[in-house]
This record gives sequence, C-alpha cells and structure tokens, in this order.
Amino acid sequence: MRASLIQIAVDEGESVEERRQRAVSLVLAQAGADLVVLPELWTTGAFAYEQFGREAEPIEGATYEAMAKAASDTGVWLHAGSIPERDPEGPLYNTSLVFSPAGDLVAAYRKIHRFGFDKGEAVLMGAGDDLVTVRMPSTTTLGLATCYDLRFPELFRGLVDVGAETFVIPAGWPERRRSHWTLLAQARAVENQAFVLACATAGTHAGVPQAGHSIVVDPWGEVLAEAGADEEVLTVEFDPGKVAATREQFPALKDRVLGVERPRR
Ligand SMILES: O=C(O)CCC(=O)C(=O)O
Repeated sequence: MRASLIQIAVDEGESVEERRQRAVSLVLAQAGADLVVLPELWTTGAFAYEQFGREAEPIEGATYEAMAKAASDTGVWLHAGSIPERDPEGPLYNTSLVFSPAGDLVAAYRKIHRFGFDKGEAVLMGAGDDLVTVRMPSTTTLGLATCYDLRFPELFRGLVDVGAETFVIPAGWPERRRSHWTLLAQARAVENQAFVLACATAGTHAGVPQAGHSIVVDPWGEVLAEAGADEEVLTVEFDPGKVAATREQFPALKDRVLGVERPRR
C-alpha cells in the first residue's frame, strides 16, 4: 500500500480559497497512491480561532466539492483532513472527511477531544461522540482520530475493538510540543499493534509555529518515514498485512484485562 501525507503549510497571506486550490493540485499530483491524507483544519489553521465561524462550511460545502472531485480525478482514497463544519442545527464541529476513489463521501468523523481548555476549539466547537472506521477493501481498515485525540489512548483501543488496523490522524500540532507528537504516535502504534499515519500542518498562523514532522509508524513502533518542518509530501509504502502478523507473533492484545468482556469467576 502506498500512502502520501500532504503536509501543507498554513500561513497567513494565503486565502482559504487559494489554499484549497493548492490542496487540489497537491492531491492530483499523487496519482498512483492508494491513500492520500491532508491535515487538520488546513483551510483556516487550527489556531486561527476567529476564522472558524467565518469559514465554517456544511459537510457538502466548498471543500467537500473540491476534494470529492480531486479524489475521483486522481483515483485515490482521500482522507481530506478536517474542516470547521457548520451543522445547521447545532454547533460547529471539527470534522474529517474521507472519500472513496469514486469521489463518494464514505466517512465524516467529528473530533471527540477538543483542544484549548478554556478557549479556542474547546469553547467554539462541539464534541463528536462516534468512533469511525473506513474499510479499504482488500487493503486495511482505517480508524479515524484528530490531533489532540492522540493523547487519549482509550479512543484508539475503542477503534481497535471495532476493527481498526491503520490509524489516520490529521493534526495542526504546535512546534512547542513536537516531542510529544512523535512519542505519542509511536506509543499508539506499539500499544495497538497498528500503523499510524499522522499528517500535520507546516507554516505559522495565529502566531503559532506548526510542528510539521508528519510521521508514519509501523505496528512494531518503527518509524517508516518522517517529514521535516516545512511543507512537503511524505510518501511511504507498507504492507498492511504486518498488523495481523504482529498481533499473531506477539499477541499482547489478547492479554487485556480491563475494559474487555471476561468470564465471571
Ligand atoms: O495536544 C497538543 O499538544 C496539541 C493539540 C492541538 O493542537 C489540537 O488538537 O488542535
């Protein structure tokens, strides 16, 4: 399986529409990949809080239109990162969109853990509550999570329980905590014996330099590829069968005690 992670730069000075068109070109350039991934809130920037309301879109908005066409024109599975979603009957959400190679929307995941404590996303957006997986036939089952979700291992265990083998994690992670980003990506891979494809933004917006360093980790915790700090496309080939092989050779997941159904004594 070949995956391309588009670590797009989100800088001020480029409009949302300009960046959307640039993202389309970057996706079109990935023909031959099986899966293409964009980061979190790449239209606005994850820290440009005042833009969330202004640039929020319904699920079937401008980004959906552009990304559905880009997926079908390129013939790839496309995790289009997340958008600030405007739900006509509710709050804003930080929502990831996944398209099939035919350009059909196959999943929308509303970020469960909102970042910001008493400001930003934590107060401006609602929380999702559904675990979302996507089956890529004959390839792998994706488990969806977004940025700050990476700090909550119980979400990933929940995704494993519903079949996830490859976690896809778009993010807008700040440079200040880059060491946590790589450490947690490896931890989620090792503890769940799963691939981690973690795609972050580059650039600086709202005064927050972004970490970049998108990373792909295998089920043994080995880093298969890691980007630098600037905009780049990180492409990696891997064998999704390694998940089943690792879980069989080192069956630690079978030794879980807490949070699993077990016979009463
Ligand atoms: O957890 C972190 O350090 C960063 C999280 C974050 O930036 C986000 O979820 O948008």
